[in-house]
Amino acid sequence: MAFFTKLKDRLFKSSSKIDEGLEAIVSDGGEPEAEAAPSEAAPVDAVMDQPGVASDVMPDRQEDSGPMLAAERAAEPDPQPTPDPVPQPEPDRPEPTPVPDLPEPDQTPEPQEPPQDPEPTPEPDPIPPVSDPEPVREPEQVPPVSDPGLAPTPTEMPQSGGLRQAMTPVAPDLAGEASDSQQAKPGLLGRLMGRTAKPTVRRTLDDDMLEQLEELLISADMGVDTALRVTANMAEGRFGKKLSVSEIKELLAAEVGRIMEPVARPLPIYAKTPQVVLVVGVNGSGKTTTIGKLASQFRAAGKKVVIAAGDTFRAAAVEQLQVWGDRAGVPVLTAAQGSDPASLAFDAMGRAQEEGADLLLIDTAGRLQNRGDLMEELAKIVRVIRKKDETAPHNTLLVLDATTGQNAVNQVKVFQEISAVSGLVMTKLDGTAKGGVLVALADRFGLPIHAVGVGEQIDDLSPFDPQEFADALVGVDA
Ligand SMILES: Nc1nc2c(ncn2[C@@H]2O[C@H](COP(=O)(O)OP(=O)(O)OP(=O)(O)O)[C@@H](O)[C@H]2O)c(=O)[nH]1
Repeated sequence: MAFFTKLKDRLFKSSSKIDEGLEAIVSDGGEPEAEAAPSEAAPVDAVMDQPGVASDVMPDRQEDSGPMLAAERAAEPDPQPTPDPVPQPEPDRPEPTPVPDLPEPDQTPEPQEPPQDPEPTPEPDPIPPVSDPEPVREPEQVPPVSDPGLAPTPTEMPQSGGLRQAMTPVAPDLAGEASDSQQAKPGLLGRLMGRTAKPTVRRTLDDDMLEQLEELLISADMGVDTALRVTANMAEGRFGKKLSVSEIKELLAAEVGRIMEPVARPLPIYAKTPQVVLVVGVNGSGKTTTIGKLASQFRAAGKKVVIAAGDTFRAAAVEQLQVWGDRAGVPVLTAAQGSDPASLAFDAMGRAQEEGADLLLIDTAGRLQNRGDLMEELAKIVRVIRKKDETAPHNTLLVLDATTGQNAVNQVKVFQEISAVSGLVMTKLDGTAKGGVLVALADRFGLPIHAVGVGEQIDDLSPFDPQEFADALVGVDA
């Protein structure tokens, strides 16, 4: 299954939250409008051109928000002063496979009236639920993602069953309708063939609606500042206009994609070897798993990798890393529990140099409870590896668990204080992950997101595709 199909599938809980929220917001105060076309969604641009809708009625709060914010963002200092990683050649990045034509909720025809309703009253149809040396070739970082176990089962496609259920009992009505020329309601066949106008619920974008949208995005973990910025940009030029759920989704996905686009950057690979990658993050965030996945992918791409199990504090962490090293076919250097991780890092650096390794991945402890100790430990690791290569570490990857929601924001702040974080890996973007926090992180820190973890298997790590992520988060059909 293509990665982002998987992500979309796994972000379902998160996106359905936004889906449901938008549906409720638009229903609350929205009105059904008959449309000539059977499809619900009008292009967003069309909304802008609706006659009789003033485009200059934005309240003060909306003025200049978009351009100004964009300029502010552009003026923000680069979070990674040195070295500027050389972007990887794009051709080596695997193209995300298009989402297959699964019956998406919004694409499935609406059920018709149940048969129990002998009175074909003219009610409207139900509202649809809606600085370094030259770069070297980038390795094949992502092996094909193929986990048949993750494929949606037919039971995950309730809309199909719903359609069948709706159509079967509707049949007896056919005779009734044909014989009743008094019916104001259009005939069944006409409705089935989509010739009849289907009401689309639209709501006028006003302060109340904006506030509800802000609250929805905050509840989806985007954080207050980002939620306000996103809704302000969405509303720019559209205040007072009527919007449907589909139109709002498109606007939201576009805005999220715009924020995420600059941070979607693969891990830079340098010509100078060994490239030292220091991996930091709180316990349980997924450091060990991510190191195993990275090692496996780099090795599969023909790179020679060495791992240093630098979390000497926990024996279990070392054992776990050895298991991942075995899976990836990569040597793991360990030291006795409680020994100095800097000493291990120094030895590992020596071995990586002697063996001509391309990459040295160094695991570290994540005990944030004692920030001073951790800061000193990380500083010492950096000091000693610089005795062998003064440009090391070349990357400091912060691994964040996306399920921690807004807590991830605090973790970035703390780790930026105690180490020179150069990029992020977001793990656990599956299950109950609240992907909205990625938007907050990108908006606030601008750190590159090098990869995302979407499962516990060795292949469940992929490059970050901003627009596909935005669509998956918001629930826009591919
Ligand atoms: N669902 C899911 N689980 C993940 C992902 N990445 C890691 N995990 C799980 O998260 C748990 C913690 O992962 P670890 O790799 O041990 O985290 P750590 O940061 O090394 O934690 P310590 O070893 O305690 O320092 C494990 O059960 C992993 O299987 C992911 O992308 N998705």
